[in-house]
Amino acid sequence: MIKSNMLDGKVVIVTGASSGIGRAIAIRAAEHGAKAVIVSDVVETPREGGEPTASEIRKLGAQSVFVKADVSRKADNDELVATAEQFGGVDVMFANAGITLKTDGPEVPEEDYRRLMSVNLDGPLFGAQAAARQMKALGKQGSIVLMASMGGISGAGITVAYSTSKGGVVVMAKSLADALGPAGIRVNAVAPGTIDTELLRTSPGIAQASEGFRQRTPLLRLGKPSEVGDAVAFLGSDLSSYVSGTALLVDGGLLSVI
Ligand SMILES: NC(=O)C1=CN([C@@H]2O[C@H](COP(=O)(O)OP(=O)(O)OC[C@H]3O[C@@H](n4cnc5c(N)ncnc54)[C@H](OP(=O)(O)O)[C@@H]3O)[C@@H](O)[C@H]2O)C=CC1
Ligand SMILES: C[C@H](O)[C@@H]1OC(=O)[C@H](O)[C@@H]1O
Repeated sequence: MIKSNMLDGKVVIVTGASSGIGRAIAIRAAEHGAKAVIVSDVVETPREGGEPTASEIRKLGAQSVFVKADVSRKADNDELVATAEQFGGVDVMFANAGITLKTDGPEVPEEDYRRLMSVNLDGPLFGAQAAARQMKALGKQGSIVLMASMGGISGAGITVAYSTSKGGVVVMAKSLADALGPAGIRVNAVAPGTIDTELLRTSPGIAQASEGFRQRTPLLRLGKPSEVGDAVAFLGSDLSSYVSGTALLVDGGLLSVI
């Protein structure tokens, strides 16, 4: 079902898009009129079951292909963005992929910490770099949206490594907005609160804390992946043409009250 024409004619790339929020961002992009959505992930099979994301998108009438890419590898991001050339080049890059750690906290082990940083912090940088290079080469005044988290703004003792990575993403968006603005390229972060996905349900500490977060959320409920998808569709669209360098909270009001 088409929801709007916010992304009409746009070529969109989404990382971590086989499952969870990334899957919702990709499907919502098609529902908001995207011409093509490139679905990227380390595996194509959706965790929550159902058809692969690209297949669901093609049913909506948009073009879509799956590209296997591990965002922690710069070369994978470069190859992923190169895929967009067949559709005319990337207009909107959603660097969504991210992980949590079962070992997170003040004593997070070095190896786990470095693995998380390679996905959550290196990944968005490599994706943004590749997308910006192509946008500049094609003269596209595109939009890049980096996945942060409310934890990257408030901090959280249960997620020392995770929140640190997401705080880095928030400042990365501000810095890239400054660097890429003269080329007409906008860069923003999105900072979801507690969104009902496999990651929230299975990350120790976070899962236990989520009910407490929910009770303190003004809207008294967890967010839906599709609600993040709609919010970032706005950041990807021309409706946000003067929005850059910000971190858009999608948290039901939670961070405003804790
Ligand atoms: N859920 C929440 O409450 C919130 C989530 N976020 C952020 O939103 C993003 C998506 O989270 P969510 O949908 O909940 O998480 P999920 O774990 O449900 O989905 C993440 C997706 O990214 C994929 N992925 C993992 N590692 C890589 C990698 N190295 N390269 C490419 N893809 C990878 C996963 O694949 P696989 O399944 O194989 O691991 C999965 O398909 C993350 O960045 C997360 O930090 C931010 C705030 C709130
Ligand atoms: C504590 C975190 O911020 C919380 O856990 C997650 O997975 C989400 O990022 C929430 O924001």
